[in-house]
Amino acid sequence: MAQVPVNVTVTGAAGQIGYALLFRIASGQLLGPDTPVKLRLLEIPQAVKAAEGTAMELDDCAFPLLRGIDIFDDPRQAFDGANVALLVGARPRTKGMERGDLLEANGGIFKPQGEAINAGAADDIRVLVVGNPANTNALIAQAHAPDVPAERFTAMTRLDHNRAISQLAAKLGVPVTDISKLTIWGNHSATQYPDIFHAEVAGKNAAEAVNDEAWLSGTFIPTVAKRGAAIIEARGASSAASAANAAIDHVHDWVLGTPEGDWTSAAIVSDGSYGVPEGLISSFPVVSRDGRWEIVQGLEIDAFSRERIDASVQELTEERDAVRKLGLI
Ligand SMILES: NC(=O)c1ccc[n+]([C@@H]2O[C@H](COP(=O)([O-])OP(=O)(O)OC[C@H]3O[C@@H](n4cnc5c(N)ncnc54)[C@H](O)[C@@H]3O)[C@@H](O)[C@H]2O)c1
Ligand SMILES: O=C(O)C[C@H](O)C(=O)O
Repeated sequence: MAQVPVNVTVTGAAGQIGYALLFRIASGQLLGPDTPVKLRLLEIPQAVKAAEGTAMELDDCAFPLLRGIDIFDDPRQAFDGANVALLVGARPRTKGMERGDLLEANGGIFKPQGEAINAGAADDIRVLVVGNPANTNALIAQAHAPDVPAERFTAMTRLDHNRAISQLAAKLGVPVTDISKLTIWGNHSATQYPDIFHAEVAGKNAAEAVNDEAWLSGTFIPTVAKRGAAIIEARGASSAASAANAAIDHVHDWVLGTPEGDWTSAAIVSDGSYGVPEGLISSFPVVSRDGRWEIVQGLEIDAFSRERIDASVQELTEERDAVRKLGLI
């Protein structure tokens, strides 16, 4: 019997990540080669025409799995019946904008989107927030969707995870497929902590294989944490194809499961594990089983890691307090 298409809502559809993402969703890379999809694109009114242009190109690909494209400028309509929501559109920081202004501007986007998800999304809705500041935007949306299980709101640290794998593999001169069990902790920001102490390279401990603390502290951690800024500096625009790729990886693994013997990183609602205050949306080592993220338990955290995890979690706490003060959660 023909499968019912999955409704995938993408916000910021006319933006650069949207352009890199939509064709991959439509080709089956998000949900697998047997799952038809319907795209529901959300844009601001001024960008609807550009989204229509992208939709024309999607049509022109004649993707066998693509069963429809609808374009909206109203979140209530865009999230109606959504099974998967990729929240990409966000208000970027502009010159002279303080962090509080940025949080407030994004609150104006993610609060109504959370409300719209609450009002009309499908019962199995899964939300990935990509738009920055991703963790706190996800927290705002989640706070306005009280009828949706909190665990369905996540933020993207998979790009950081993939960046860290790539850097570590290059240092060790091995293919990326040899690296497993790497973790990004905390916020998708420069305070994030890429942790190789539990990572493995071809089954052996990665930190022991590296055996170079100066490289770890002075090169690896800052390179991964500041990679987004380095790409903006080099490209004159923020990462787009790699961000879209990470969004595909995140949702694919969430829905279809992570491989046995490995884990990945995702920012999910904390249950208090590893001392991260309950309710914060923070990055953890996670596996996905039966369509649910689970935090990998029992990892030993030494003083080096503890200090770095705590610093990033502290930043998330401050962001949460700031949006609370603004009445956004
Ligand atoms: N989490 C990550 O790893 C990661 C990585 C890269 C980029 N990002 C973030 O992703 C976001 C998007 O990046 P981009 O390069 O595609 O930006 P972009 O400016 O090219 O596109 C953003 C799009 O969002 C739209 N938009 C703005 N407000 C909207 C709203 N209320 N509803 C629907 N659409 C809206 C804009 O019209 C625009 O088309 C940025 O916040 C960026 O910082 C996150
Ligand atoms: O958009 C940015 O500020 C950078 C982005 O989050 C990235 O990590 O590439």
